[in-house]
Amino acid sequence: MPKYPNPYAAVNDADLLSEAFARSEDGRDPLSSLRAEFVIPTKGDLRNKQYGPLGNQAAGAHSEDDDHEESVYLCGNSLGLQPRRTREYVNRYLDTWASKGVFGHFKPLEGGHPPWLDLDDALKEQTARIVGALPSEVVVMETLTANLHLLMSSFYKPTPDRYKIIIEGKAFPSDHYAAQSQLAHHNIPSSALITITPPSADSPYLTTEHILSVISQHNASTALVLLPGIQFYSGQFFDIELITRHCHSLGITVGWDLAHAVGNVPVKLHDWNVDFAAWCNYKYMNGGPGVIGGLFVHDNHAKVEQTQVDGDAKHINHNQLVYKPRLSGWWGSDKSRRFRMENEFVPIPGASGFQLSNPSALDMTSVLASLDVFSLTSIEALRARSLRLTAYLEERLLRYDSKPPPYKIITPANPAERGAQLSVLLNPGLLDHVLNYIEEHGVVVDERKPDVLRVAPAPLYNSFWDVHRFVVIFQEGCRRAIARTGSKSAETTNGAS
Ligand SMILES: Cc1ncc(COP(=O)(O)O)c(C=O)c1O
Ligand SMILES: Nc1ccccc1C(=O)C[C@H](N)C(=O)O
Repeated sequence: MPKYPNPYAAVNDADLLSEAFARSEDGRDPLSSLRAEFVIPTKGDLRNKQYGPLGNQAAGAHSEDDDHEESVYLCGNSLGLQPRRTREYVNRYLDTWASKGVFGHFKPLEGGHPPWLDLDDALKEQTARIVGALPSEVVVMETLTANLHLLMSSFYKPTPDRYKIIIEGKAFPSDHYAAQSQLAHHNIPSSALITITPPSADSPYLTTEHILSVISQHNASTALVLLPGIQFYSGQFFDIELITRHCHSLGITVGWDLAHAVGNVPVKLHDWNVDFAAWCNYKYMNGGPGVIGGLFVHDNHAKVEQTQVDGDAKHINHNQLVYKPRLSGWWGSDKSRRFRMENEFVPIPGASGFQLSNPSALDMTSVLASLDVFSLTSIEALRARSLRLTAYLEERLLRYDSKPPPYKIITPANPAERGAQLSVLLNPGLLDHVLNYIEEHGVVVDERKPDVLRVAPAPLYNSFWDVHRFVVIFQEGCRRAIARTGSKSAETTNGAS
């Protein structure tokens, strides 16, 4: 009996491997209709000779029908696809700018969209639902790495006793650089950056026990733990609640990078008492490349301010508020006084007070479009679909026509420890051949050299049919790659999964 039974394990090969099976799974899931909310590039779009990313293919190499077929886009963990309504919303924004100019900041817009000045408030409720927060605890602002720095400027307060930052050894480089440069910014030696590395060199998996033990080991000297909700390379979903609780029990502040978690898995940042978190809106959130990101600050950190305000409302000097110190800008200051030019910073209570600049209304509009798609369902319903889609992908990958397969899945087998993404480690020497083949056949996934493909069926727009087509093309790519490289080792090295 496998430790984590896959719901598709009992289905026989004849059914499971058929296109009809995938189509029927799509047919019985009401959320399948959300795919129509997105623009799915066709294979022909991707092969376009002049501009297509796969434009090196010989002319006429594929039939017209094949060119017109939707591509197999399983790369929402890097860049989510475009919601159809984004173009409509952005066009409306352009029209407003063209016809109203500066009045667009203040006047309600056609289609019920708020004036640009209020777009930040308009995005709070939907964002809060997605990350399990109160609206006051979230704000859409800046970009991920910039937000991590802004948050660390408030939450990383090294003292002679507590000064270390703990991250994971394979942290996304930007997070590593951010933590490293925070140390340098405070004149603290780089040896104070503690990295949690997997106990075994063969696997990127970090057990929760191991994470907790490294934190405990450094507890007296650690000021901050900064971890990803979902690890970008392995796809591992960490136990945010337990790790946060552990850090707090040791007096350590903890922040989470939710780049790969937001819009992918349900999180409960408020209930789990997370101190702070930041994310981008361009992966599973589908806001567009490099679009404005978001952050969370727990309301616990605003309580001090409330007490002071309530305590002596008449004699408040807002500059003196015992409030999280932060690097400030005018957009974080009280809206009603923003245009008085008084040079008195009065932080908006909660996360909004961390804003710096006038945010791009174009970006906010794009995020609004994507949030409106999320509002057609719930993150819990999406998760239920995602669990099925990823389980189906896993079961299909495990069924290869010879045993063992020339690849293994390095993402945890436990569904509770992963989101949509499965990372597939190919036997040495196969990756380039396989990638060439699958790209030629209209598959978009992400490669991490030297040997990993990351495959992410996004529950909002990917279908069982996508997964079916991916596996058929991928496994054929593997067979051809093995035939071409003729490498015996390629057939056996990684096959022990
Ligand atoms: C985990 C993680 N952190 C940080 C980044 C960098 O984000 P940005 O370039 O938006 O700052 C990314 C993605 O690019 C990421 O996946
Ligand atoms: N922003 C990008 C721009 C170009 C190429 C990739 C990205 C990514 O976001 C990579 C992502 N963080 C990842 O884990 O794949």
